[in-house]
Amino acid sequence: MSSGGELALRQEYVIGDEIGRGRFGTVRRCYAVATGEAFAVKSTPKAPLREAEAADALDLALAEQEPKVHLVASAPGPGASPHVVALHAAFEDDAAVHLVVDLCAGGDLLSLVSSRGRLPEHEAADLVAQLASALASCHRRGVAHRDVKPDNLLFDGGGVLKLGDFGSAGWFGDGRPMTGLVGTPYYVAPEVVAGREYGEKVDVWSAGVVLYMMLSGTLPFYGATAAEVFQCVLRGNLRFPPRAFASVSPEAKDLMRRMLCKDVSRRFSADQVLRHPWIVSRGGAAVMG
Ligand SMILES: Nc1ncnc2c1ncn2[C@@H]1O[C@H](COP(=O)(O)OP(=O)(O)OP(=O)(O)O)[C@@H](O)[C@H]1O
Repeated sequence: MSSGGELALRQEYVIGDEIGRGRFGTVRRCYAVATGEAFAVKSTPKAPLREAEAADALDLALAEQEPKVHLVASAPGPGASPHVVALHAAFEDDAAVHLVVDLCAGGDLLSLVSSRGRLPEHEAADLVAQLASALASCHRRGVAHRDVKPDNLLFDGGGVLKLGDFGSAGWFGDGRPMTGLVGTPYYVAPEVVAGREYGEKVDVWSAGVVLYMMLSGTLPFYGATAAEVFQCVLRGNLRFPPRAFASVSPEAKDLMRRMLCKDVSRRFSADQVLRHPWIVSRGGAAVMG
């Protein structure tokens, strides 16, 4: 990572329009001075994180480790996935962290499902295959994303899905479990809510919620407040109401049951998701020609 923050960033990149804003930072379009190639730069100022209450000490720690985790998750080489947003450069000083990443000009999955209501099975299966490829690659490298949700699933200009935002990611491996309530209520796995130690399969649970949401336009674990959502997640009672699921195939439901399985030892890994018949046949698309 380069030191020198914004100044060093501006020596190598021309900064363009703001694309969006997150909880802590802004995302802007940028162009490499050397090649003219377009990227996105996510800038997170550290001051608000430092000034915040002790509860946000975790946020500062996560923001500071984001570049390293993201670099490992997206590095080229054996087992790399084209479905992880690549980190091209990082600049950091006392004031801020700037991450130069793949530009995803095609919007995010949340906007796609919001505008279409629900997706046909072949499309949902294709998107879950891309997401599982990203997760399998991260998990092989000892990185759990911990905040898989439709807002963090972006599309590049060619419609390829990319997993972005490693701002909540954590290391696991060597028998080292993770702890801490990290993630987003509707998508978070029950073992995280329960306050137990957990592993990388929390991402598969969240991907299962994403799949349920793509096929039905509804959420499997819902409540009016975060506390109610957590209760619902802890019960982990998975239902497929006929109104939303009448036309969804048994194979798709089978995969959701295996991803949204409370028993972590029986829950599928990302690699197992990739081998499930519904994914292999891309929701039956291959069978139907
Ligand atoms: N690589 C990218 N290319 C294009 N747009 C992006 C890229 N990364 C993020 N965005 C957009 O910028 C906005 C902010 O993203 P960002 O990841 O900072 O925050 P967030 O996920 O909304 O919230 P959080 O603060 O919880 O991480 C979102 O609208 C997102 O779609």
